[in-house]
Amino acid sequence: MDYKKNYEEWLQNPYFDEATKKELESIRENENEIKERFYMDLEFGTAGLRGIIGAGTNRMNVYTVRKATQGLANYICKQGMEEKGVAIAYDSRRMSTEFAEEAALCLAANGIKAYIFETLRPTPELSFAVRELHCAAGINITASHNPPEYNGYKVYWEDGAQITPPHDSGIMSEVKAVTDYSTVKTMTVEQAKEKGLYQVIGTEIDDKYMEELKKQVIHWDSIKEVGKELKIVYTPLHGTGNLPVRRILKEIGFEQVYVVPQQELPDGEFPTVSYPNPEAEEAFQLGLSLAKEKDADLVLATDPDADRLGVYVKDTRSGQYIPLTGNMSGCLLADYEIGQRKEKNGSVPSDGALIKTIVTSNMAAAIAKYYGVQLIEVLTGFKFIGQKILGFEQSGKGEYLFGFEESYGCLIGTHARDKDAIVATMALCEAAAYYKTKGMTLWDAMIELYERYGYYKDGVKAIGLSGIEGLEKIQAIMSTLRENTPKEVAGYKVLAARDYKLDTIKNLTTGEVTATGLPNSNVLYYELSDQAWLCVRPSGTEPKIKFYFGIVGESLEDADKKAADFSNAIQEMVDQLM
Ligand SMILES: O=P([O-])(O)O[C@H]1O[C@H](COP(=O)(O)O)[C@@H](O)[C@H](O)[C@H]1O
Ligand SMILES: [Mg+2]
Repeated sequence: MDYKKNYEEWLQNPYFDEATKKELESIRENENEIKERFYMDLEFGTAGLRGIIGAGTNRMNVYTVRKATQGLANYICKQGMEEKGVAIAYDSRRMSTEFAEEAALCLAANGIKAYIFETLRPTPELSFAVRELHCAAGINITASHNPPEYNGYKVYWEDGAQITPPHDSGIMSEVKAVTDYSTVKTMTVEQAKEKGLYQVIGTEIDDKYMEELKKQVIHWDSIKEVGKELKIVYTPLHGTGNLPVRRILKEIGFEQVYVVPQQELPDGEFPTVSYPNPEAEEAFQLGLSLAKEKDADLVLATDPDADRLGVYVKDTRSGQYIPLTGNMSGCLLADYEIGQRKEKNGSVPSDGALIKTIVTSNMAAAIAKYYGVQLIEVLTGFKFIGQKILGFEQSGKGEYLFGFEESYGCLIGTHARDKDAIVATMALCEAAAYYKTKGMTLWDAMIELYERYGYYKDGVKAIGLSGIEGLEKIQAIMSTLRENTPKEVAGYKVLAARDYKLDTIKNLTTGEVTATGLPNSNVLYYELSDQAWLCVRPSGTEPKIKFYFGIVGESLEDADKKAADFSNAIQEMVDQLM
């Protein structure tokens, strides 16, 4: 794209407003900034559009939001689904309400009814609402846990999952086809309301969503027994989790829930953290100090759109709070959900499935084997787990038991088709109550998992590389690795190298090449000796390259050491590649 030409076009075209033009005038002398903003259109990644807020084609602003919505509207109309409407939610970020309103008005102007939440709601509730309201699609204005300068646009299809093939490419090409911003349709709220194409969704969906969550409780008895005693510290990190998390915990019987006061209210500036991500240690600082004050059993944090849940658990022996990675909490919940359902019903469905992404812990495979259920692996992105649930429904074969990702995302039940931190909070507190009745903490339960399944330790190192330069660097690293398969990684022998882009798995001992069985994606994966592995891929939501790895130790200490050594080796590898 000719970035200079685009820049001038935005300045000259009467369609763009004065504030936009003023912002663009202010960067006239900054060639690089003009390039960053106009060298491309914002593109769909792992979870829809995500970008920095500002004027430009490669930025999140009312124009790019309208363009995306016009493309979506065109696609819906071509599918003949315009009668079904679209559900819209938004989080606490800068511009979230404005973008949601713009999306609603664009849909309405295209004759598609917009159901828009009255105030902010979590991602999983939007996913639930799409199916509940029988919509054609859904939109959530959120950039999840990204820093405050970002916003984003998650798109859902009628099954309540984020878009996957064929709808994703179909929608993307419709969005691309909107080349003239001024052809995008819109109308006023009054006009839209008058035509019956703008409906505000209130608490009725909240109530139904809460009822669905409660159906997932297995051990009401345990909550009844110890729910009053369990002390839970919770932070919504200034996002959408506050009300639904408090409500579900209260309604099922947990009475001692302490919300971190400084982080309770929605605030798109996220003033107490630089990065509102439960994966970051910083996100737990205030929660941990409140936990010490209250002597809490658990410290929980949800990300701003409340689809990720981070956890610290108290180890009563050492008195320390121990962080659980997304892999650990995911395995704890997978084992609890499948194990306790089996206990309760006497068996698990023979076609039951535990689903994880390729970068998620292999402990999941051991859990699936133990319970005699199938393990399904998908590419990164919870949308691919959602896609499997739809597949089970359509084929009548297979039953969803549990799905999770390493990045703190899981789903219990099928009420939503995206990761759900509200139901995860509920289930984790329930599991804590259950283990408490057995005289155990969640950490004790985790130790039991290690003893039963093996000492799996997994980690991820994400290297931030922003802007055009960063993107080029990321591509160069991927090419270098693609062209030079390492023989050894972190002292482990490379047994096989998978290239998901080329759809190949090469056995390095025999030279045999087989297919991956998954759609093409820019991902490299090394199967290593001693059950270790390394996977490298560019993030599809942030300007980062991610190195995921896993090892299996002989004991917890051994696993910790092996994981630390592996992490150091990755750092050396990164230093060499840079
Ligand atoms: O950001 P969220 O919470 O919406 O989460 C999104 O991004 C995560 C990281 O993706 P990537 O590694 O490509 O950045 C994905 O695992 C997740 O499925 C997706 O919904
Ligand atoms: Mg999120």
